[in-house]
Amino acid sequence: MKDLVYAPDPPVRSKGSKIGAIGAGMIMAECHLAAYADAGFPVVAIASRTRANAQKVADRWKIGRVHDTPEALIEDPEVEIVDIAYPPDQQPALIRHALGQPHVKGILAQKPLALSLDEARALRDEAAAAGKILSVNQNMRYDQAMQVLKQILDRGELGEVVFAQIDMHAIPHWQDFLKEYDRLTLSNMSVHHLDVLRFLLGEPEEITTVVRTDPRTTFQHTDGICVSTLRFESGALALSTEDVWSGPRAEGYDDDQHITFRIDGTEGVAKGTIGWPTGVASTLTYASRKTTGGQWVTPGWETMWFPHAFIGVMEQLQHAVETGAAPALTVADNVKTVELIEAAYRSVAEGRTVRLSEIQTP
Ligand SMILES: NC(=O)C1=CN([C@@H]2O[C@H](COP(=O)(O)OP(=O)(O)OC[C@H]3O[C@@H](n4cnc5c(N)ncnc54)[C@H](OP(=O)(O)O)[C@@H]3O)[C@@H](O)[C@H]2O)C=CC1
Ligand SMILES: O=C1CO[C@H](CO)[C@@H](O)[C@@H]1O
Repeated sequence: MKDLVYAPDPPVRSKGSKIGAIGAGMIMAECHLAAYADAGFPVVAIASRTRANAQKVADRWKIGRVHDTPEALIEDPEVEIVDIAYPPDQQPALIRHALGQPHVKGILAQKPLALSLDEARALRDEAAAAGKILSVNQNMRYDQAMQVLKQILDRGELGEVVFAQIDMHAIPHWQDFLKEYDRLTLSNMSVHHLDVLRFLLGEPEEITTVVRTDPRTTFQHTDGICVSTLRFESGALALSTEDVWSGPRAEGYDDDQHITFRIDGTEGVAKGTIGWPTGVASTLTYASRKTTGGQWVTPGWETMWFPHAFIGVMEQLQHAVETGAAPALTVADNVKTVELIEAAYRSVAEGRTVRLSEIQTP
């Protein structure tokens, strides 16, 4: 068996740029700020819609300044990185406001970058014109199992990838603002899986998506449960399933929420779990004829998708701001994920397979 090195969490190379946090909801309070405290990233200010919520989160994470509005925070001359965790319909205006501030060097937007592909493309182009770094918090790429899987694939340990599968049966916390949108699961949850499939397998050529409404989700929606099949330029096929329930959610019902993945290659197989939403570490086990003698090997770690993956996401932006190099998560790359989501919705609307070239050349 070869001597193999796995790096589930990237090293923190840069942590000097001052962060202004927009949002005081679940993901900012429980994940972004927990990760930044852990890594030592400086957060100098926070703002939310409701000042009292921002104040509570500031007290909890010892953030020195609370602004009345997100716009006032963006105008704070000490803020070098604007970190947004706000409703996605409001995000483009906040990004544009940040692009106009000379003191802002980098912006971390949340997924989904925008509610439409045209808006996502416009933001990409406006960031380039402003000469600012715009990065998108597509943090499943920094899940520890996904990082190690990518290293295994890049080393060719599984040979040529033939088939990949992500299978979700778990209940996201559907934020109130989503109830007003006409897009639900593909745009807000499948986006993680479709983006990470691009990270692992390269560019897809086509996607076929079917959805159904879910009687267990009580607000009006179209894409409740989603099943997408993808064919990649490499020839690999992939299947992404988002069942956003896991049996009844009821007192005394012992649910089995999980997300699993599996990648089959010509020289081996890797499989595992994303340790969410149960709050445990993700797992990966694999066997390779090239490197493990065909035996199953299980690299281990204790860090988790939530919150530790948020360190890697902020670190790649801190490093880009400090060095002037492109971030790992570029907005231009993210627009390709938004294109994939758009192709999935077109596939649903027209009941057919959609080639990505149709979306890329309007
Ligand atoms: N990458 C990832 O893994 C994850 C990303 N996200 C993304 O982060 C963003 C925030 O999500 P999350 O923290 O879970 O959401 P929450 O509902 O918990 O928080 C929403 C935040 O937005 C503010 N807000 C402003 N206007 C509105 C409005 N009209 N309705 C509701 N809230 C409003 C709230 O202000 P206040 O409450 O102070 O009034 C609060 O600060 C979303 O874009 C979501 O997609 C979320 C979870 C995971
Ligand atoms: O991106 C996401 C991933 O997980 C969350 C956890 O509750 C979701 O609700 C969310 O929007």
